[in-house]
Amino acid sequence: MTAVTPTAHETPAPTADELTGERAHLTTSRAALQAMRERAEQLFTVGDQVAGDAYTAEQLGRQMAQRIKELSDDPAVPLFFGKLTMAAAGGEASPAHRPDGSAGRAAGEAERWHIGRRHVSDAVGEPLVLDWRAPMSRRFYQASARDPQDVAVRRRFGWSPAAAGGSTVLTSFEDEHLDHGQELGTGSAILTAEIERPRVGPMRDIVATIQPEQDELVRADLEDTICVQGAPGTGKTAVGLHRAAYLVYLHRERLRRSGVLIIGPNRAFLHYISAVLPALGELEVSQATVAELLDQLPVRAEDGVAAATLKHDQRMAQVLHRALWARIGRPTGPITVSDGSYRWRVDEGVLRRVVDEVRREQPPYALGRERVRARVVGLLQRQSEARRGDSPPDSWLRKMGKVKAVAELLDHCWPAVTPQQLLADLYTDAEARSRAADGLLTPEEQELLHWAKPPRSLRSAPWTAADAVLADEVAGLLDRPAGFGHIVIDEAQDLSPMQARALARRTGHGSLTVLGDLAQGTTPWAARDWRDLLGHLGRPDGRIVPLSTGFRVPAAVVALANRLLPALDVAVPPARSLRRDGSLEITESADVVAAARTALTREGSVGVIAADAAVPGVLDALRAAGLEPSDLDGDGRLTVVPATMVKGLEYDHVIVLEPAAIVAAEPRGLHRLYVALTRAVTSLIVLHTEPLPEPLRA
Ligand SMILES: Nc1ncnc2c1ncn2[C@@H]1O[C@H](COP(=O)(O)OP(=O)(O)OP(=O)(O)O)[C@@H](O)[C@H]1O
Repeated sequence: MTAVTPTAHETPAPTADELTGERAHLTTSRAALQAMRERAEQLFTVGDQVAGDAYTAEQLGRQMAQRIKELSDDPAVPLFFGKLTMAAAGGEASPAHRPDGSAGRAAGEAERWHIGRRHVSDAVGEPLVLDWRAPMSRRFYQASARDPQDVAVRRRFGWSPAAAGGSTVLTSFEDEHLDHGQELGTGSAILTAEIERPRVGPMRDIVATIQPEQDELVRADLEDTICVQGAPGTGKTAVGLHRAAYLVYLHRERLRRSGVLIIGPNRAFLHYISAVLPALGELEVSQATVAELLDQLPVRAEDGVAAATLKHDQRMAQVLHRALWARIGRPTGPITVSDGSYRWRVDEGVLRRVVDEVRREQPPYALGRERVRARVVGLLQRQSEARRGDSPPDSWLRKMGKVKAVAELLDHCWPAVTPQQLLADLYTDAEARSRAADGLLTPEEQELLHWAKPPRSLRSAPWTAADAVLADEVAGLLDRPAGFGHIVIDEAQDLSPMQARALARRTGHGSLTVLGDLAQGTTPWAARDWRDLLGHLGRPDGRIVPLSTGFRVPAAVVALANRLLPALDVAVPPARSLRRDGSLEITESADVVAAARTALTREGSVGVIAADAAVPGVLDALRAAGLEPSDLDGDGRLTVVPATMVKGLEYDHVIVLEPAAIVAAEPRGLHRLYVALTRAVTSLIVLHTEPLPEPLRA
């Protein structure tokens, strides 16, 4: 049993009694949480019996089941991690508290608040643990000696890691007497221990140790779009996930309706972060890659770099817009319609005015078609009313909307089209292409879009990933997609303008959290300027905020990676690490087996990062040596990761194989190497037999 005490000031030392009191509070809180869960379960049973119709019963059932899940107590996760003792009204805070540690207090006694991952209250509704997102909890993260915000003492709790299936034990605490000018900041032993804790398994939440500059971003208003530029390991992903949890807590009903979406670079990354929000009690946030979101067509081919780069270029938005609206034709004569009793006629000039008018209104294309239909039927309706003296029934209106003459008029003037059809026409019909691209794309660029062989069907066409982005743009011109209340975009520097537009379309009136690092941009269209990307995302005025303190990569490793920065051609400040520990080794050797063996003798995860083409060989070598590397979705201790998949991930011990091969594999290979070198939490071993890339030679 240890109680960690800051030494800088004369402050009362924590006593064993205090630790006992805190443990008692833990026991009380656990029991209260259990009671809350039992109450929810009872309501669930009762709700089942009283819900009126099947729909209400299902809705209610879903919400109750969700609530019960939210109230589950994982003994491996500390129920609280901090405590605020407020300055007593009109006097000093008293370090003593009731033996049961409860928040209730006698007159003149200071208020005390335990802060945890979720709210826990006793049978009469008195809070025993405050949710970290509650307004009061903000002070836990923001109070400082300079601005104590009425906090006398901030206490952080230390917990022993839980053994498999066991529970974590409250072992220590660390106090900062803000009222005595004492503040530990990043010198906190508990913070340091948390940051240095080995990383086996998926990403963890950071609620216990969110730093003030991160907290500002986590608690930004729902209306605020923020763009976080941060070096590797500065906590961008963590900030994004915690902001999602915070916003859902504060605007639950609103965001339940519109939804919150997290966008990540690939499935392996989404798997890696998938446990964070559930650990924070949030189970209803969707996670997807951009490709998963844009699923208008079956991808079955790959573009060359030049074609892909062109298709991701923002000019394509105009090309597609033109191609679509060029399909609109002018009426070439009157229409005559019979309803069985009478014949009605609408003149060409009137039809032209209808089409021109709708066109000027610029509705989504599909809506425009329906608008023309409705207005033509309206003209017929007025004639019918004039002749019959009363309104025709709805069935008559529906029938008139579908009669041959009206359908033919629409097919000529405002033809229906699918995204696939529009793209296929653009790719096969040189004339249509040049009409749409004239003045926007050079003849050579237009040729890049050409399909040498017309496909037999739209389904079997050689669609590429970039075509899926373009098809989504067309779908967005046809109809507006439903918007999310908030979207968190991780690794946003890699988005193309066209992908950004696809996300902007799904933002509706909602806001964005844009996270990234220009130095880690590896796509041919990677952003070089956040303001430009924010423009494509439809939020040109989004606030750009830097994060500068690194929590992952040890200082020696950061120093190595920073040597690449001047060659990366982006204006970002060099990373600064909080971590003085850790090691870096650069060895002329190709013996990955020996390096992996040594790394496995240490605590934590081991990641071997190699150029994609080298991965099968590395896997074979490790398996032949009796080691058991797992694939990216596995949670084993040793993982072999292709360099193109490692973005956003981290391992305690990283072995980077042959940097020159990683650089040579792609046009932005140096950026990729920068990503690979910044994945290590504790140690980085660089193995090479070829000369190191120029900036690393020293
Ligand atoms: N305040 C914090 N307390 C403890 N750990 C933290 C804190 N902030 C970040 N970390 C840890 O640092 C590591 C890096 O965080 P994260 O992955 O969010 O960084 P990132 O900026 O997204 O990195 P990258 O650019 O490499 O993707 C994670 O293990 C995260 O849990």
